[in-house]
Formats: sequence, structure tokens, C-alpha cells
Amino acid sequence: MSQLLESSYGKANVKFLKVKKNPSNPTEQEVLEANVQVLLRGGFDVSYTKADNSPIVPTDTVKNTILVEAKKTDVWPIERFAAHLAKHFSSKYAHVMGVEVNIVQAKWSRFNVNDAPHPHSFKHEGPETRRVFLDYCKRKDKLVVKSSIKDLTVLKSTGSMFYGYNVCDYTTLKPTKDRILSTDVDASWTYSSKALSNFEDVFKQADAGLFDKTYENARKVTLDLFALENSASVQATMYNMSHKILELVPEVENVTYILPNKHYILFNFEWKGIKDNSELFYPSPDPNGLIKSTVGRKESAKL
Ligand SMILES: O=c1[nH]c(=O)c2[nH]c(=O)[nH]c2[nH]1
Repeated sequence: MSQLLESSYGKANVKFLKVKKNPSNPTEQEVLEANVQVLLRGGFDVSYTKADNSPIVPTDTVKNTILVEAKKTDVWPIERFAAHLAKHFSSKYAHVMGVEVNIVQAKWSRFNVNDAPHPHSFKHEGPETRRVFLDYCKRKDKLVVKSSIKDLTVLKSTGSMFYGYNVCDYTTLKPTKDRILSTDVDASWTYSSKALSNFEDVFKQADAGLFDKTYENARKVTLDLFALENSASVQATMYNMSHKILELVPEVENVTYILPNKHYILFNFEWKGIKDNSELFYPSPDPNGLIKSTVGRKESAKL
């Protein structure tokens, strides 16, 4: 009568902070704080359909594995650790046919003391995170690696326009050549399967610095274009950002932005006899615009 169509299980919110000490100067350190989720797929159907627990690798074991492997192996960058975990679970258990790993890295930045970066003191940079989603399918031997920046909140007080849009009998919005633009950036980029065709490619590229370089490029492009462009719309600006990232990093196959348009609305003082209506805004918590796009390469330009 019924059949199991899809299933996966594992542990979520497995958190750790790892310290890396410079061997020649042990008080010079780096930290990585992570929130890890690992989900397993494969020969687990009987645990759902027949109450047979025998194939289940307990989620508690998944949690222990994440923490033991975080201690034993290099977790920098998070893409390397995601690949390490997926390789571990898919090779250790014959019946694990797929692994999905999500890692969220908190943003701890070294701060200056006496005009120099302190060797082991860090400032938490708010809700902004660096993330990786990795999915491995054993049957197809297919690896997907998608990295992202999330919750990078930005605002510009001028240099943003929105006019020339469709006007109909439902339109009340006034066109503007000067507005506030603010968003919580969610930018993600998927690496091409040619660049990362297996786990060894991920480990090699991690050593070569591809993941850190791409993250730095994506963050810089996002901030630079946000600030420098006289934005025609959220749509046009996010396309330009995506285009620039694709231009800078040949190993990236496509770039996705998900941007809320966090409206700040001019308060109308005309009723008070105040003519200059250009400085005082109120944040409109909802509704907000929500604009999404994925930009890829034209067939002829693929790596
Ligand atoms: O950049 C924008 N894109 C829109 O699609 C839109 N719609 C809207 O009301 N304001 C804006 N701004």
C-alpha cells in the first residue's frame, strides 16, 4: 500500500572549536568553530519499513565520528573536512550509498593590539558564516561541492536606483534614482565536476588554496560591487557579482545569490511642513523583496 520513497538520517548541530598552533611559535594560533551535519543514505530501508535496526549506524556514532575525525585530521578549509567525512562514511560502511555533509563556520577574525594582529585573540564578526554543502553519491561516484557566504549584512545609503519597471493599475511604488539598498547576502558557488571529480581532487585543491581563494574572491566581489556600482536593481547587481566570480574562478560552474531587499522607507514629513524629505527612513521589517538567481557559463565557455 505504501512505500518508502526517500530517506536519510544522521546528526545535526555537532559543534566544535579546533585550535591550530604554529609549531615553531605555539602561542600563534588559528581557530575554527564549526557546526556540522552529516546525513547518510543507502541500505536503511528495513529500519523504516520493518523496524529492523540492524543496518543503522547510530546517530550517536555519527556524532562521535565527526568529533574524533575533527581531532585527527586537518579541518582547514571546511571543504577538505566535508570531503574527509563523506569519504570516511562511504568507505567504512558498505551499505552507505550516499552522504550529505553541511558545515557552517563561524567568523572569528584576529584583531589588532598595539597596531598588530594579536596572535591568539579573535573577534566574532556577528552572524556572517562561511558554509559548505557536499553531497556524495556512491552509485554514480558523483561529488557535488557548493560553498557559500551567508548572513553578510550590508547597506548603502545612496548609489542605488529603481525605475523603469512595469507599471499597471496595481502599482503604487514611485520610481527612484536614490534609495537605500540593504540585504543579508547569501552567495553560493558550485564547483565544476571536472575540477572536483573525486575526493582526492578536493584534498589537492584544498592544499592548493582553491577554496580559500574562491571564498575571498566571492566576498570581495560582493562587497566591492555592492559599494562601487550605481545599482539599477538588486537583480542587475547580483548578476554582475555572479559574472565577476565566474570570470575570476574558472573552477566554479555556477553562482547563486539569494538576496532579501530590506526596505528602508522615507518618512513623509510634508504634513509637518518640512520640505527636505531625504534623510529620515524607517526600516520596514516586512514584507521584504526576495530576489534569487543562478548564473552559469555558456556551453562554449565551460571548463
Ligand atoms: O531592486 C529591486 N528589484 C525589484 O524587483 C523591486 N521591486 C520593488 O518593489 N523594489 C525593487 N527593487
